[in-house]
Amino acid sequence: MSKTILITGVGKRVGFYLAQHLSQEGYQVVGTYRTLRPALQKLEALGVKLFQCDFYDIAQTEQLIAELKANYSSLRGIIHNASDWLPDKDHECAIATIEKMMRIHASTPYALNLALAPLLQSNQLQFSDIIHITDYVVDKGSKKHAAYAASKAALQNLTLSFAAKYAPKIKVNSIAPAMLMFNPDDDDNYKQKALNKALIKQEGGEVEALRAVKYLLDSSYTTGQTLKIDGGRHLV
Ligand SMILES: NC(=O)C1=CN([C@@H]2O[C@H](COP(=O)(O)OP(=O)(O)OC[C@H]3O[C@@H](n4cnc5c(N)ncnc54)[C@H](OP(=O)(O)O)[C@@H]3O)[C@@H](O)[C@H]2O)C=CC1
Ligand SMILES: Nc1nc2c(c(=O)[nH]1)N=C([C@H](O)[C@@H](O)CO)CN2
Repeated sequence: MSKTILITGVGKRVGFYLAQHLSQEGYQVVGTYRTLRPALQKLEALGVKLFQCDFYDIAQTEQLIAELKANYSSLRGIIHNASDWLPDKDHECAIATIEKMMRIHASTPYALNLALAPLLQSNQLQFSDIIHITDYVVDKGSKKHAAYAASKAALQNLTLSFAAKYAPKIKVNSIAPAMLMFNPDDDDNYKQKALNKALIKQEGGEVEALRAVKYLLDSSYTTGQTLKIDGGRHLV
């Protein structure tokens, strides 16, 4: 009975928090990282198995898939967390920007889901899960991160397709956060403006993502859905 969960982008922040807490709760976590950081040793100490992979490099992604299929016979779940929040740049870089956004947020989840579906199907439990972490901007777009928003919308649409394709064994859902965590270089003015965009004027924090993940893993009836953890931003 496999409790092995693959999480992409465990090197910091939400992905790190999910890997840490799900492993402490008894899951065998397999994590991908791009940048090696000392903090990753804490995950290894918890038993997290780490694979280095830059998803912008197709060969590395294909190598990751081969290693996962060689080392694991079944999976309990896949959480697609890895993400790059690239702003729109000037037109010289436009094609490169949207291609990178589509690669990390749509092509990689698409390829991993198709390649690893047999491992999710062979899990002895009643259900396996695929969780796509998208974004509130899927419903609204973004003036400054249009390529990012479009790629997250593509990931949201993959939730619908894969939920139908893999039912009933594999549940496929999205988690769409709004203001989860600020970045270290966000100044007070930016933070106040961002918080004022929601009814609940605070960061959700990594814990909100973990709560949503645990709901989806525990559910026996939710698939093809989006859990919106946005502080009521859609009503402002
Ligand atoms: N923070 C927030 O307020 C919000 C977050 N979200 C979503 O929640 C998820 C987690 O957010 P957060 O923790 O803030 O994200 P971060 O941007 O802080 O971290 C993203 C992770 O993805 C990894 N990553 C980025 N590019 C690549 C790549 N090319 N190949 C492999 N790994 C890569 C990063 O690796 P590296 O170690 O190299 O940096 C990092 O570990 C993301 O999907 C994000 O889009 C949605 C809405 C709001
Ligand atoms: N990969 C990331 N995606 C997003 C981030 C981030 O830091 N990394 N941050 C946001 C913002 O918090 C936004 O929701 C509010 O300004 C969005 N996506």
